Amino acid sequence: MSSCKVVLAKNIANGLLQEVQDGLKTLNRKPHLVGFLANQDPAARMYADWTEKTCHENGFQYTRRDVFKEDIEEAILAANADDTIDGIIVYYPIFNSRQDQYLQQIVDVSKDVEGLSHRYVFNMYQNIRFLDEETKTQKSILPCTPLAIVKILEYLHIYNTILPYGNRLHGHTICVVNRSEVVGRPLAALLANDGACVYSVDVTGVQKFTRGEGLTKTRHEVEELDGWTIKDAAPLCDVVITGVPGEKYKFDTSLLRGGAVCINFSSEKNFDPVVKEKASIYVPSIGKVTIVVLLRNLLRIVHNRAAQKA
Ligand SMILES: NC(=O)C1=CN([C@@H]2O[C@H](COP(=O)(O)OP(=O)(O)OC[C@H]3O[C@@H](n4cnc5c(N)ncnc54)[C@H](O)[C@@H]3O)[C@@H](O)[C@H]2O)C=CC1
Ligand SMILES: Nc1nc(=O)c2c([nH]1)NC[C@@H]1CN(c3ccc(C(=O)N[C@@H](CCC(=O)O)C(=O)O)cc3)C=[N+]21
Repeated sequence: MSSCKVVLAKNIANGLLQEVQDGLKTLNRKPHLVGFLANQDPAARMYADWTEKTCHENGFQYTRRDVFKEDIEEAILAANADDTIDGIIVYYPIFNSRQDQYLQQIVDVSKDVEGLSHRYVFNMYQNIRFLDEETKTQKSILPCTPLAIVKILEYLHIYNTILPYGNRLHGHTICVVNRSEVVGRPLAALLANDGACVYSVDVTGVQKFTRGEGLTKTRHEVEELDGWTIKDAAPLCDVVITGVPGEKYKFDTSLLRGGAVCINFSSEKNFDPVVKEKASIYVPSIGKVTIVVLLRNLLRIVHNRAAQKA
């Protein structure tokens, strides 16, 4: 018998959904999200379908627009100019090249629910939390999947609320297996900005993200750990977060510290079921939380845009 507690995303999502529904009540209309699908990726289609379902169940308007690659740029510009649209999500990858980064930058910042615009990305890496740093009424937008993982760590009480906001991961050592620009690297930065010591692992090696001994720095810094592999990093960690694409990869359970918390955000199961014999808590997937965070971001940009107009 293992004593591991398996925590399902659905249960975490429900609490956040309550918060989103309360926020929605303060508006007297349905926010409108538009999703652009311009690829044949089954994961993107599935994500779009779930988003549509969650929107419709919770009083949001969702429209999926299927477009050809060659029309995506004009389609985004038209949505930017359309006052009936509050939020825009573009499913990636489309071109699988720098053209995708170009497309991320043409979505109007005031409609960018995924927080991929340069201003939001800059704020995240620089640990700037508000668009209006003096009055602090407009929160900056954080990318959905990294933020979903933060919300999961809050739910699991890994964030220690005895500590001041911004330092609540102090004392935790977290391994993130994935350093993509959309999830792994922003996640490592966010967790380190909140006080954790983060080992970021990918195929090219291991990097350490921290705010220094005693959290003396106001934002994280990064150190390349030459010669390190996951074998050096994982055993040091009380939380392990995986996001490796492809069904072949399995995290080596023998590297896990007894009682560690395991969270997987990949579409594939990166942990072997035997992980339950060693972990204290296991979250096998997070997609449902990501979608609720997307709706939370949508409410936030609606709020921010109204504040900027006033
Ligand atoms: N649950 C959610 O909300 C979301 C899930 N995903 C899923 O997460 C997964 C990753 O997505 P992306 O970051 O966009 O993929 P990506 O392909 O851009 O990045 C993959 C990362 O994993 C690393 N990696 C690959 N093999 C590795 C190995 N054996 N050991 C260590 N690192 C390795 C790569 O170096 C890279 O840093 C996919 O399965 C995707 O569907 C993506 C976005 C949201
Ligand atoms: N601009 C953009 N943002 C994205 O966030 C984005 C994207 N493009 N393109 C496609 C990928 C894929 N993606 C997933 C979301 C949830 C699960 C996921 O884990 N879903 C299930 C598990 C699988 C299942 O139930 O079959 C769950 O957590 O319950 C996977 C993959 C987001 N993506």
